Amino acid sequence: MSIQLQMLGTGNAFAKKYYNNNALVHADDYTLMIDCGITAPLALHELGIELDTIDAILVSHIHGDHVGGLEEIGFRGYFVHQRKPVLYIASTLISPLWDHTLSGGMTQDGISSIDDIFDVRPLVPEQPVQLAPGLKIELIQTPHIEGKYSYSILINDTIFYSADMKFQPQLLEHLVRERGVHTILHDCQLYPPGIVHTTLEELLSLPDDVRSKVKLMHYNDTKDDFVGKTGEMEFVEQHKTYTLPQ
Ligand SMILES: O=c1ccn([C@@H]2O[C@H](COP(=O)(O)O)[C@@H](O)[C@H]2O)c(=O)[nH]1
Ligand SMILES: [Zn+2]
Ligand SMILES: [Zn+2]
Repeated sequence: MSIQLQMLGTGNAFAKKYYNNNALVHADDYTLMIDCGITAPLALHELGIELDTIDAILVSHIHGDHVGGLEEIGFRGYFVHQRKPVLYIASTLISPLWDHTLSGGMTQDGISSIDDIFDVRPLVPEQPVQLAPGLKIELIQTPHIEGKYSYSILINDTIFYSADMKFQPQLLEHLVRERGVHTILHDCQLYPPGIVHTTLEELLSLPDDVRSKVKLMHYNDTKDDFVGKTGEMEFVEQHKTYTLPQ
């Protein structure tokens, strides 16, 4: 069986040519949305994807390009579909998401907690969860912003989908060599310094057996200037669907 990956967007937080780096993962007839940034509702609309075809949303961390679309999705569930969207989220992120991001816009009569809007399914890092017969996910905590939680995602033990993260070569080597990961979808800041992200230069420094597994996402608007300068690492293109082996 295979996994279909469709990027709703591949841009970084400032990109204007590209939607936010959010994705749909299809496993048989189950669809998981990874991250729901500010541009996610528009990207879904332009692709003709109805909200009720998405079975669950999973968020990696609390930045606008990853959670900024949840208010609209939540209100549409509440007022239009009368259905709470299923939200998979690390337990450490639940309070920050509601208290620091969503509650300001969403608190009103009948809505006083995240559970009034979403069907929240807390996740614990390194504890895999089978979301559907063909889809297992595992959160891996990865460093992004000092003092804030952020989680990359291991899909079916073989596909690593990075959250925004600082360069972690030892983790990537471990995933490929010890855990059998065959595809790494990695955020990529094209210009140094990375500071809170991984740069292209850093990814190019990976050993061959790891670098050959990497595909690049979460890039800025000058991506086309870098085509041909990324070794064998290809840019993932938004809206295209990629078929990945299990
Ligand atoms: O030039 C910059 C611009 C932004 N940042 C940091 O990036 C994040 C926001 O972007 P995400 O893609 O959502 O992570 C924020 O923490 C900014 O401080 C930067 O480091 N350099
Ligand atoms: Zn981001
Ligand atoms: Zn971020």
